[in-house]
Amino acid sequence: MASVLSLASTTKTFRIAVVGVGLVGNEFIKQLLAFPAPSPFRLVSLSSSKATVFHPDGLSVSAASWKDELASSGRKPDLQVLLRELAALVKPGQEVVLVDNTSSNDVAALYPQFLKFGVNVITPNKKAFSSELSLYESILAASLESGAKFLNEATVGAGLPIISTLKDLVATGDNVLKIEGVFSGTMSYIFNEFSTGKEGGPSFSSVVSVAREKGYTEPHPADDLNGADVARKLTILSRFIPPLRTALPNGYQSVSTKSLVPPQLEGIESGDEFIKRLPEFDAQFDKMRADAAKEGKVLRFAGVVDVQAGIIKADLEKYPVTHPFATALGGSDNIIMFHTERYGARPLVVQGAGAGAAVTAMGVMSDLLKLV
Ligand SMILES: NC(=O)C1=CN([C@@H]2O[C@H](COP(=O)(O)OP(=O)(O)OC[C@H]3O[C@@H](n4cnc5c(N)ncnc54)[C@H](OP(=O)(O)O)[C@@H]3O)[C@@H](O)[C@H]2O)C=CC1
Ligand SMILES: N[C@@H](CC=O)C(=O)O
Ligand code: NA
Repeated sequence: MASVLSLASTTKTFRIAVVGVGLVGNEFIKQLLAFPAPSPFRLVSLSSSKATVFHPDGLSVSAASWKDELASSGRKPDLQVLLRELAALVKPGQEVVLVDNTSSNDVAALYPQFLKFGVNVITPNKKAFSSELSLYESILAASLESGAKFLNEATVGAGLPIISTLKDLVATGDNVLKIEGVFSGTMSYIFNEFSTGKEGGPSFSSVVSVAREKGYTEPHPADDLNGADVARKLTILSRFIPPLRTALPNGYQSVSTKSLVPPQLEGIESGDEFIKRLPEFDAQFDKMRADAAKEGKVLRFAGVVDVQAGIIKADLEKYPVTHPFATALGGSDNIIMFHTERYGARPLVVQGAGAGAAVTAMGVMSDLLKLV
């Protein structure tokens, strides 16, 4: 394996702190610990929302033992303490990396601090890059000041090469005209199952429940159904496109977004309660499906960043049953089309699973390898 051979020749070590050990975090740790020897990686810290462990030289844990080690630690997580511990490890020949596998705003708000102290940040967490422009600008400035990097491939399309493709297009001088596609694994799964061009089919609430069981949804499924997850992804992409870098001062909240959350369910804090109440609204989704089917169409939740028209929006649309969004997608597939000057009439297309623990952790792990 070429990549492993070239890593074997690196003289640097990479000290890694993982914050968030849920679905993606758990899978990331598995992939990290399975990395072939001689591994340049040392896992120095693990944190859940309840406990943390840290050892500057690397934890003595295996794939089978890390959960017990964390559970029995007795030490409460503290992000400021972690910041100081990691900053102290930054030295020549030794890179330090924070891997944030949470969806926490609190962790995201500290990226500028970590970066300022030379700690690289790798994450699938969309919050920091899709909220207020001021936070994003602080991240850019801190990274520039210290040279520490932030890599966020898994924030859009999970492991699919969406951000790296966009960065390469922009860096090589292509003009991005429009990006459009299905950006949500959850929404893709829901509508691939729910709306097939026929009037009947499974209930909306039942397919949402399955999407959650499969690990596609955000910790709270309303964050997918209200369109915010797609709006966040469109914000992240827009900020990599020079003419749109500052176009969304309030981040995802500045994106025109269609919410599928029934008003009566807005503000329900528990994801379980939300899922329990969703069947009350199945009839209205049945009607939307039947209306589309009568026109020979399917429902798909799509996103668009139209650079020329200045339109950034996330909406539920109807597509003919012959459209690629109807015929080419299955499971949690994302499909993202880059229309650029160089690609002319035939867009550059990336397609594949856009959610799920294994493919998301792969996106995080591949960012780590890019850093190496
Ligand atoms: N699942 C997917 O397909 C994809 C997920 N992502 C992103 O990956 C991230 C993780 O998603 P996922 O693993 O599915 O979510 P989970 O809810 O399974 O895991 C998130 C974990 O973060 C922990 N956590 C929250 N706040 C803190 C904190 N301050 N310190 C330490 N741990 C904390 C939570 O702990 P506790 O449960 O104790 O609160 C939870 O275990 C999210 O940002 C999501 O948007 C991106 C692409 C795809
Ligand atoms: N909930 C998200 C997970 C990946 O970002 C999705 O469904 O796409
Ligand atoms: Na990606």
